[in-house]
Amino acid sequence: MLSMTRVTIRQVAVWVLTLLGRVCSMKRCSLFKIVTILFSMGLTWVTLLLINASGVALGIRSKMNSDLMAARAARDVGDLAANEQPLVDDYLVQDNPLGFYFNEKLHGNIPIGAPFQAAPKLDHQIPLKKVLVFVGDLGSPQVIVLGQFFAHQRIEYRTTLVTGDVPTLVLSDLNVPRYVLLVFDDYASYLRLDARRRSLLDDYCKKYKVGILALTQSKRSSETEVSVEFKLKLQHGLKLKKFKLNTEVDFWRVAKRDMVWLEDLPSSDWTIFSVKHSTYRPVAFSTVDPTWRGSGTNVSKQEFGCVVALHDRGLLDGVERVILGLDLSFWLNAIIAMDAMTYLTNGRLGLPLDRLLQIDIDDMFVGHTGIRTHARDAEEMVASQNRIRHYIPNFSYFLGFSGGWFLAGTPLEQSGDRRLVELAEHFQWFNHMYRHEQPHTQNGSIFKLSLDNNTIFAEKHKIRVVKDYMVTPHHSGVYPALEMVYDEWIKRGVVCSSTEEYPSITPQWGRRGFIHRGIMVVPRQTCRLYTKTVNFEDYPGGKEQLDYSIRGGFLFNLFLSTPVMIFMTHMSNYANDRLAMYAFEKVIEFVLTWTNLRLLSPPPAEIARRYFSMYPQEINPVWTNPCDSEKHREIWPEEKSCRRLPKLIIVGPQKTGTTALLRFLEAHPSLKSSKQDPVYFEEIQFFIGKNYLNGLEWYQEHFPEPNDPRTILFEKSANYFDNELAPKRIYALLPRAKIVIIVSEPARRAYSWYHHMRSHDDPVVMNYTFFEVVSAPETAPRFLRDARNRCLKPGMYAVHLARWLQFFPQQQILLIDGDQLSKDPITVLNNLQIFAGVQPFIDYSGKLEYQEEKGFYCLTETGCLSSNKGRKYPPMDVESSRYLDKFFKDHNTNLRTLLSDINYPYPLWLAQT
Ligand SMILES: Nc1ncnc2c1ncn2[C@@H]1O[C@H](COP(=O)(O)OS(=O)(=O)O)[C@@H](OP(=O)(O)O)[C@H]1O
Repeated sequence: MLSMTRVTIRQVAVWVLTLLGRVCSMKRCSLFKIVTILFSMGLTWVTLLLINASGVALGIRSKMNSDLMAARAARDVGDLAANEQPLVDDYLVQDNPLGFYFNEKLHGNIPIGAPFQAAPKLDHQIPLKKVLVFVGDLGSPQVIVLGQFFAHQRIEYRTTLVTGDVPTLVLSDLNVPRYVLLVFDDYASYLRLDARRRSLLDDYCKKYKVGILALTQSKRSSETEVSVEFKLKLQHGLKLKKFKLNTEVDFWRVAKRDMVWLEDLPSSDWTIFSVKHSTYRPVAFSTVDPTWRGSGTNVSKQEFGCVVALHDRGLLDGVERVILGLDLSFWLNAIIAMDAMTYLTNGRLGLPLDRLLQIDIDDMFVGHTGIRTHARDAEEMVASQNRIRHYIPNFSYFLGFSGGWFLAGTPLEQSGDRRLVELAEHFQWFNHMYRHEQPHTQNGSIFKLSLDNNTIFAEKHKIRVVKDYMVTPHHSGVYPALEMVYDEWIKRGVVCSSTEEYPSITPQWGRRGFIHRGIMVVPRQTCRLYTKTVNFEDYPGGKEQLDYSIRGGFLFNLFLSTPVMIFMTHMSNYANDRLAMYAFEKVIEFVLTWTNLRLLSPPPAEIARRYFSMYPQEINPVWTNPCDSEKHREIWPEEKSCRRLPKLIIVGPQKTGTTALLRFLEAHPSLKSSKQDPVYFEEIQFFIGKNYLNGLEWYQEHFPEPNDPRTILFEKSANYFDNELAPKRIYALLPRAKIVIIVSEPARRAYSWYHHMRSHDDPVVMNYTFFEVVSAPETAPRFLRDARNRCLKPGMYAVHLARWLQFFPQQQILLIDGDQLSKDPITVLNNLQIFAGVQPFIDYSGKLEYQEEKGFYCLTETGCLSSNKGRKYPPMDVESSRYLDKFFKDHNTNLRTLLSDINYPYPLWLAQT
């Protein structure tokens, strides 16, 4: 058993030591705490055995993307920080990549392609991206289309200006390529690259077997472009009809290779290619529209005589390229692009062919008299389902019912309700709320009663309800997550749900899933049919637009690019003109006619499990602020407000005077710190580790309700500073928070940490001298290297500060000189008040006085900090001091560079080193 688990006794011993050490280093180490830790480790150990033995962790460790691991390894200095997370947390704390989809930030409304905030220059802070997209203009609609295309498929990408510097392509230390594909939004811009940049890119492509996918844009002054070097002619600005694929091309996967599209093609901006070399082979053909009087009509009109997509096999220069004669707005091009991407990356993007489909019909029986289903509609739903089963054998509509509205409509609609219930066994049913109540307007017992009533209704009408899937009206309580909903769902055996609200409803392509307290929440899609969209004329643009959506437009593209689709529709969409039945039947037929995609309809829990095994990086939620979104505020309980959230966070690092700063700020009448936590004392440590998984309500409960508009809530958790996830998570929840960082001379900080650990009898530092800890080589035992890392890593200030600057604008970050905080706290506190806009301003000279005996400033009213802050210990030995001077030299230089770059004054100790 033990060998199966891959966890050795030695690892466990190290782990025990590490955990004890870590907790002691966090806060006071009490006997009670040690007992608690040993007990919880016992539990964790059992969990670990289970996880390892059964593969419950969705095979996540084994699936963990090797690129990501390599990137992580590369961005840490040697082994430093390699052991940041306890083993069992491995899969829980993986970086959530939402930021990548939202253009480096977590904000859904920043358009893709918009330049992200001036990023610091430190290479190892930039996460691995998979596709590098060269664009002419970051704000062009073309870039949006490309961005959506990648975002839907969870392909990490980075956009960069084709005219700018070529970004770093290879992770320096490990020789790991960052990108598996280069994309150009306009092939002409690639042809026009200067020799230096072109050879840089071509060399990269050749060395790492990376291909190029290029689109074309025809809105240019010259209609014909000739590349002598590539023996290639491009003719732009054409209108085409008909489209067919080259059956001889061997990379067709999504596309049906023998497809022939006989209709007109949209756009008059097509490009066609003429080639004079065997290195090329056509990918798709078309015919120039003879009626076209536009710019390029002097080309052959011959049936399928024009090449509209080209594969350059790289015989000339070793670089493989696929070039499309337009952008991705034409759905056939999008299919070709998908197949080309798989081909050009040797499948490294891992795009699946399966599409998992569930169609929910929310609000069965709910209100809306006049637009509800009649008996004939109910029968037609069964017929529609049967027609879909022809393509997807297990398919059923999923009906979310609110029994409290049964028979609420007109007599005809009442007969519809009765017929639905008679036909109940044909469908799948899931619990909504009895009277369609929104949980955020209820208390726990009413919420429970509503679910009970719905269950009683179902039993009475012999409706079999799936137990493991539930959705609430308006997604209330699912996201933003209300613990009351999760509490009740867990009790009832719900294991999955779906929402369109995470992290926000728009953009649709940005919706993601998360797991909260074991409940898997999968993103939902809308097919643009809502409660009031009941007749064709209600659809924006009418039936013509709906048909366009099905035949290659919005709806088709969703199927093309979204491997897991849970659609939201409503009862009224199946009555009246029965738009939903029409739309789904047609789109399914269209998809299966033109693609090799496989449509499947497994049960909801299976869909959810497959979703998270496909996207394990989404397992952990990234909590956002309900009050930052109008939609979320509507489904967030009034009394919870968002006032109980901090506006100021002291993020550390440890041993720089964070406690002194906390205590001094608490002496201000307008500044209220978080409440004491029984485990973490004055630190909540929410944004790192497991506390984060307790959810937003848990965090809010740690703050007092502010009673004065001038009150500023704040918290300090000194371990945030050097944690990789903290800046992103804090930014997601508190994008306007003021961040306070204290930097003191890093060797002094390290020495203070060592003595702090000794005072807590940490078993590692008790057995090793300071020098032995800081200079532990890579060959040293793991526990010693861990101690070394925890001692030194927070002092690599530039690395961490750069990460904070990736998220927070500089004006929101205050850097305090730790030495100044010790020697002249009054000035520091006065400055901090101005920085945080504290009202009223209080001159701290009346609140603090220097205590000779302590050797530090203390509060006049309550006295000095406890004896474990400002300890007396012998001066650092010369050997360690020399060693650390050398060790931190480059880090301090990096800090100087970073601070100069952002025009920030150096702390005195830095200026003097
Ligand atoms: N006014 C005042 N009183 C006491 N101590 C002061 C004060 N100002 C700064 N310091 C320095 O704070 C160091 C402890 O840092 P932290 O509070 O950040 O430590 S911890 O991370 O919370 O454990 C502590 O480190 P040691 O001297 O090693 O104990 C002090 O140097």
